[in-house]
Amino acid sequence: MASRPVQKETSSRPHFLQFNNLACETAGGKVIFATDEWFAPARNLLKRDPPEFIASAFTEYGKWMDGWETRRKRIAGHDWCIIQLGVPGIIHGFDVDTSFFTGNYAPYTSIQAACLDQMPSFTLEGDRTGMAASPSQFEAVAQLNTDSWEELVPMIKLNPGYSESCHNYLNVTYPHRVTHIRLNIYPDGGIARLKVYGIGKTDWSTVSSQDLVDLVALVNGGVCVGYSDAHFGHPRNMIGLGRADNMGDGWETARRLDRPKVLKVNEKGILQVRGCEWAILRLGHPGIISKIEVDTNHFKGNFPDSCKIEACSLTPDEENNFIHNQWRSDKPPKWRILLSPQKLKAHHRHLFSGESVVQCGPVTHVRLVIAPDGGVSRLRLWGRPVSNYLTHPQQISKLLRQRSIAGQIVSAWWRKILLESCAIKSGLLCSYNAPAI
Ligand SMILES: NC(=O)NC(NC(N)=O)C(=O)[O-]
Repeated sequence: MASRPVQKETSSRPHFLQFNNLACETAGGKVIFATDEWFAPARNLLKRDPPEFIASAFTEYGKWMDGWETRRKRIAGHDWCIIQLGVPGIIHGFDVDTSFFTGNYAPYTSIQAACLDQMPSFTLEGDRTGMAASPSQFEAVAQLNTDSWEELVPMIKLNPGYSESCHNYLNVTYPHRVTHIRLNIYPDGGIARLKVYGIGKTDWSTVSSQDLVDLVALVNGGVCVGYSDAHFGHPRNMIGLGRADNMGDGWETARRLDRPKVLKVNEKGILQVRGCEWAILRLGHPGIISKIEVDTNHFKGNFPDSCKIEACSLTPDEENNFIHNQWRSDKPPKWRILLSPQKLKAHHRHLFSGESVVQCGPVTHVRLVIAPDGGVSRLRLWGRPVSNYLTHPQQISKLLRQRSIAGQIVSAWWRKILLESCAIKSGLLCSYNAPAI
């Protein structure tokens, strides 16, 4: 097993927390194996809601705990479980949260990862409190050869689940796509939640230039890279799977305190306020957006009055600089309007296509601006992926200079992009390798 350096994050808010939780149950994460689930089942690790403690709750197996808790081992070995990520991708960090596990927390952990071409067919269903893995489950999991998986986090000591220390943040640098995680605890004990922060990775070479794809979807590698406010819900929720389950599964800001004490609307019915809130998202792949959905599902007394969407093209270096300056630098990105201000309705799926969507050409980032505040449950941006070379003029001129060297292939490719008005099948020249932020 190769050991790689891991940094235990000491700052209270490590940078990777802005990424998506690829293992969350709402992203399709599943526990497919656990050695022991006596006190509490491993699937609790993947719950979206924060852990709870109910002093009076007991089951026939012991104290009810909101997490994964194994029994005190009286046999050789240690406990472990395997998690199938809902969205395979690149991992940037973990939060091993031991909330409320104090005299029974797992004192040590290590984390391994694998990218399995063939997804294992087994999984754990139902309430498994009081259960241990059966011999046939051990036999099935042995085929995955988990002992040789890549070690992302070597064995480290965990902090117990008191409120000031329960988050064990672990930074990782591992540039390969991961589909499965093995969480080891030594020798036994409990963990409330495991969050696997990263960015989804799609194989864009399989996406046809004829298909409209949701370029910002979590599953397609979309990620939130900045926002003005996330008081009740993080903007990354807007790119999750399906429609939102409830208000907690959307982006919701606090009420702005700079609103006039008595509100007025203009002749178009738009509220007269100066302030707004915004969220910036990087697309999973540069593309030309032609259809937009803004869903205010569940936001009934707190939907935004209006919204607009802007777009721009940024290189990874430019993005890094803007993030570093919290998107407030003297020279802001050159945002172009993609969707002009639109009045929004409560609890409603707003669809915009045709002339309502302004043709901006290929873009890499969007900014959703809501006025004055409120909640949006989903944002979908359908479009065609295009080469990132098309989004940056300097890269096009570099490409032209390379034409003579690369000969036939580039020349054919260049002709194709000129003739087919930019919408091309991704592949040869279009990997958009945005760096970790
Ligand atoms: N009071 C406890 O939590 N005891 C045990 N755990 C549960 N969940 O009952 C234990 O010591 O592992």
